[in-house]
Amino acid sequence: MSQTTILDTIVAHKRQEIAARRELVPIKLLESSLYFKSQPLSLRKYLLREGGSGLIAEFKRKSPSKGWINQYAPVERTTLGYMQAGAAALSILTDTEFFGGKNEDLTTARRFNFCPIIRKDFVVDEYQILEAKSTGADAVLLIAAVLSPVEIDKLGRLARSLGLEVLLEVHDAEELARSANAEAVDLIGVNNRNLHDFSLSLDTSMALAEAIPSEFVKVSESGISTAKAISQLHAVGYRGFLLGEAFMRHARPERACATLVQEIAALIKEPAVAV
Ligand SMILES: O=P(O)(O)OC[C@@H](O)[C@@H](O)c1c[nH]c2ccccc12
Repeated sequence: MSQTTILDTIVAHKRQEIAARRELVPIKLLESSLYFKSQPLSLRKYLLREGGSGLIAEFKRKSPSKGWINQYAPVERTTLGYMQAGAAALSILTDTEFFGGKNEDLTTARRFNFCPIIRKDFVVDEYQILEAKSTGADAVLLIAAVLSPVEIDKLGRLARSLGLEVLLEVHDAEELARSANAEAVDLIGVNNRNLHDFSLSLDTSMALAEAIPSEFVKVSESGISTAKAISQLHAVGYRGFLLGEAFMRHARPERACATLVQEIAALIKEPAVAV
């Protein structure tokens, strides 16, 4: 099981990046950001909202598995369009080297949107949690495959102390069993992408659904593109659906999002609640 994955390469690069960034932007400066004092929105609540789509729409320009997906879509129009289309939340890739993102993408999305925003990066250091807060994020991703339970506990608690929610990503039952820590984690995301060969299978989410303790909101990540898949995942308990490529591969990603939201509404009919 000690085969090297793309994650190892990314994390090695990330550690160097953080060392350099720390020199340029000291923690004191991060803490002086206006966003440091603002009250984050709850990703959990937005995903569980009655009648909501549960869609987490991702802004992702490229990826190690696909190369460039969309080099030209602007952050403003795309993220605002995602929200107007009925997405429940946004995920913004901030890694530059492997995903073509940047922190400014998140800050831009923040300025244009009132919704929970996940800072999607490879968090291995407390500095990155402070950075997420300083750029206006509401939630951070932690990846069980690259963090020990002790690290998850430490990073998750720090995030929570700043009001951020924590989405913990797992790939299998073993990662889930060792990492599901309710003191440090709010939501559990099952990644359908196999990190060894990049293959995608929704069976990963289907197989793990029952093993996820009920206090966590369940999120299914990657390889989702149809309303049918979402309704199947919904039926086994998932309430968040993270989609990137299915939207970003279109010249107008927000339009693809709007189409899917309509298809989901037609398929998943929850009892209407008077408001
Ligand atoms: O583009 P997709 O297959 O819809 O996947 C989105 C998202 O799940 C994927 O980008 C992702 C899941 N976990 C990550 C961790 C880091 C970077 C990216 C990811």
